[in-house]
Amino acid sequence: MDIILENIGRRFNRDWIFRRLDYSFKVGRSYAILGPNGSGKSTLLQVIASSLTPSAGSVSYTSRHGNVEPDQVYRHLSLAAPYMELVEEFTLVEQIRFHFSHKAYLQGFDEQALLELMGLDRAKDRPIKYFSSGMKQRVKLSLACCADVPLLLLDEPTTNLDQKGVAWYQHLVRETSGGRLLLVCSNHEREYDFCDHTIDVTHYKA
Ligand SMILES: Nc1ncnc2c1ncn2[C@@H]1O[C@H](COP(=O)(O)OP(=O)(O)OP(=O)(O)O)[C@@H](O)[C@H]1O
Repeated sequence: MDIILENIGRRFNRDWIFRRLDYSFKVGRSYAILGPNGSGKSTLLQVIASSLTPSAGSVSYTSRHGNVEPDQVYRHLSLAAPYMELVEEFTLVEQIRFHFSHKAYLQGFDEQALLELMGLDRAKDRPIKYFSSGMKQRVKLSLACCADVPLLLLDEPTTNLDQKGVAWYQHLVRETSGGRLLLVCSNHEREYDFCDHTIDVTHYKA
């Protein structure tokens, strides 16, 4: 998917979080959205995901099949973020089946492959609410990365992951992100050092 931001801004009440932002995102490339805590990375990601409307400017989306209306963009993306909750009452298998009743698997993946990828095969019948925060993060990232969508959005992807988990994340992204548009919001180089481009939100404050 290609995305064009034209002179966009977003404010909450009277405070502009970012403004006068022009940018073109191209399919097959990866972009890191950078900035310190509270600078507006997640807000920008949500505007790009069309789950927040811009207060100024416009966002346009083009897939292989033509233009995509903002209210349909959710069909074309997957997101892993700290503010995206799993269904705590579901077992892992129920969570996977629920997710992939809305989205197709990326080629080469199915339920069993996903369980193995997560390293959680033995926990498949356990409710998510009993998972550790690192286990939940692996689930979120696997669900997002293994869905066959042209737009992949990752916000603070190594939250709650230990060193082994960070290496696992880097491998996962390398294996799954080819051929689509990938955006990563981050403060940690280990999360985005493979990205082709960086955008610093603090450059769009004035
Ligand atoms: N719904 C909202 N209403 C009012 N202010 C908000 C809302 N959402 C975010 N903000 C404010 O917008 C600013 C940017 O927040 P945002 O979460 O986008 O930053 P961030 O760069 O992703 O931060 P972090 O690195 O801590 O996740 C913050 O000052 C935050 O308080």
